[in-house]
Order: sequence, then C-alpha cells, then structure tokens
Amino acid sequence: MTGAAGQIGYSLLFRIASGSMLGPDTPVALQLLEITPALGALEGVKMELDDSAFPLLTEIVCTDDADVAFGDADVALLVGAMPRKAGMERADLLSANGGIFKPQGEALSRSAKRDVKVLVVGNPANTNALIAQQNAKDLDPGRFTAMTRLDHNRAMTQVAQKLGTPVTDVKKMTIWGNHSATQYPDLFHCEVGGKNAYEAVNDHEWVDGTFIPTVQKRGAAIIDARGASSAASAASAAVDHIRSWTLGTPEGDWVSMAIPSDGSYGVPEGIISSFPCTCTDGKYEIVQGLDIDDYSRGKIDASAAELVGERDAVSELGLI
Ligand SMILES: NC(=O)c1ccc[n+]([C@@H]2O[C@H](COP(=O)([O-])OP(=O)(O)OC[C@H]3O[C@@H](n4cnc5c(N)ncnc54)[C@H](O)[C@@H]3O)[C@@H](O)[C@H]2O)c1
Ligand SMILES: O=C(O)C[C@H](O)C(=O)O
Repeated sequence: MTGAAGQIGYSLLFRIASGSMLGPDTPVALQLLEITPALGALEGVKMELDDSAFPLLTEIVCTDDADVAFGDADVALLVGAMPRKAGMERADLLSANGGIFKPQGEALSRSAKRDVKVLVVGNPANTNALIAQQNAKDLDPGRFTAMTRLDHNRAMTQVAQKLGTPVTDVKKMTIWGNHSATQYPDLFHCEVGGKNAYEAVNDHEWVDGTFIPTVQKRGAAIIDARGASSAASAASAAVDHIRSWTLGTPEGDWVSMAIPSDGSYGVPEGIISSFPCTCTDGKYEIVQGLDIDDYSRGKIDASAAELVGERDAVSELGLI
C-alpha cells in the first residue's frame, strides 16, 4: 500500500489485517510505502497494527523505497497521491501526480508479481492508473484498475433509501466512466428486489435531478461536511474491490470497476473507465449485451470524453 500513513490507510490497513479483504484463511504481509518525512507517522501506524495482535498478520514492512514496497506484491493499493490545492490547474494536478505514478508504475514493473492486482485509489484515480500502467512495460496492462466501487456503493444506498429497502436487495448497479463528477450511475440495468430499479423508482425527475447528481457530487459533499475527504468509506470500497476481484462476484450480480477499455459499449479502447464487471477465478470480465438508450449513451460518452481529455493531457506532458 502506498500513502499508508494517510487517512484512508488508517482505516484500510486494519480492515486488510483483520481478513476482510482476502478472507479469513489468507495470511497478510503488509508492505507499506510512504514519503520519507511521513515514515515516523507510519511507524506509529505499525505500532498500532502490532498492538491489535491480528491472527492473520505475518509481517509489516515500512519503507520509502517503492521497489521494496512492491517487491513480490500480490496486491498493490496505490492510495498516496497529490491532492488538488487551491488555485491548482488540472494540468498541474496531472503533472504532480505523474511524478508519483510514473515511477511507481516502473517500480511495479520491476518488482511486483507478474499477476499483481493493482488498484489505484489516489485521485485523479483513472488517469493515475493509466500513467502507472503505461510506465509498467513488463506487466500486463489489464492488471491496472481504478476505484469506482465507492461510487457504486453510494449509488446502491441512494436507491435503497429511496425505495425503503435494505441495500442487500440492490443488484446489478453500474457506474460508467470516470471517478469524477461526470460519472454515470445507471439505474436502467439495476435491480431492486428482482425488479428493474428505474421502473421501481418510477420518477425520472428524481433519477435525473437528484440521484445522479447526488452520487456524482458525494465526494465533494463529504469534504464539505467533514472538512476532509472520505476515508473510511473509501477504505471499505477498496476492500470490496479487491475482494470481488480475488474471490469473485455472486451469481446474478456484478460490480463496478474502472478497467482498461477494450472498446466495449463504444468506450474508446485503452482509457481506464468504469464498467459493469463480473469476476471469476481472479479474472474480471465486462458484462456484455446491455441495451444502452440515448439518455445513457449521452452520459457514458460525456464521461469517456473527459477521460480521453485527461489521457491527451498526460500524453502532452510526456507522462505516458
Ligand atoms: N477513488 C476514490 O473513490 C477515492 C475516494 C476517497 C479518496 N480518494 C483519494 O485517495 C487519496 C488518498 O486520500 P487520503 O485521504 O488517504 O489522503 P491523505 O493525504 O490523508 O494521505 C495520502 C498519503 O499519501 C502519502 N504520499 C504522498 N505521495 C506519496 C508517494 N509518492 N509515495 C507514497 N506515499 C505518498 C502522503 O504522505 C500521505 O500520507 C487522495 O488522492 C484522495 O483524493 C479516492
Ligand atoms: O478526494 C476527493 O476529491 C473525493 C473522493 O474522490 C470521493 O469520491 O470521496
């Protein structure tokens, strides 16, 4: 895990060590990366992990060397990133993150297991994943994913609350596109209690004017309310993403993962965009054959266009 002394790390590490991510029978060795000035704080987190006496936890390594952190890694959680600061232009943000994700991609390529599962959480997550992927010349590009599971979980709860049902009744939620305000949470293919969610809601105004913007802007709403970005829920979503990828998705359901596009659903090939995915035997696959109407088409295309713009910007900066 990178950014291990940060807010998300403080939640995520304890969930992983307890077995939530890889199951109750899988031992966990943690290799934690931080920038040199944060190694002291990271040592404090290690002390607390030690003090929790987790039965599954076999080893904790704290380092500022990416090759040590990624050495023989089965799972790489790229959480540390450069946050947007007041007055920062998008190109500045992409460039600052390129300085992190380019060398980390190179280190993953040198040091991680060939079948490493990479999840990028640090924002802008999709494009940071693309930068890491494009600089990991000796790894299969398909190993690189970005997190839209938090958006997926947020969308599930919004629709469950609207219909007054438990969240366990919500199946086949899909987030399309970028982890940004252009993302498209899709109720047309979602099911609640076995019924089509859009029809069950039966309120287009709510879908268009409340549901979609609430999910799209939830990150900003958390920042406004907490004075800091989501951390425990982001950690929980990262656990969910890797658990689904590793242990599989249940029959009759799917999850949202940002993965390299193969051109499915008209999303330009190569960008790392969110799709409905099933996972079996440690492999993910895009759910095929969904009907996309004009309303959804416009929203999927808008988010894909934003990702193409980000890809072109990092390409111009020489990061990919
Ligand atoms: N995809 C999502 O759904 C989602 C949700 C919430 C937050 N985020 C993003 O996750 C990231 C982390 O959030 P946080 O709240 O934990 O932030 P934070 O600032 O609390 O922690 C980030 C940590 O990363 C470390 N770091 C910076 N550069 C590093 C590098 N090169 N190598 C290793 N570590 C490095 C910092 O020292 C810091 O400890 C942010 O970019 C945030 O926007 C994404
Ligand atoms: O860190 C942010 O900007 C928000 C975060 O990505 C979130 O969705 O909560």
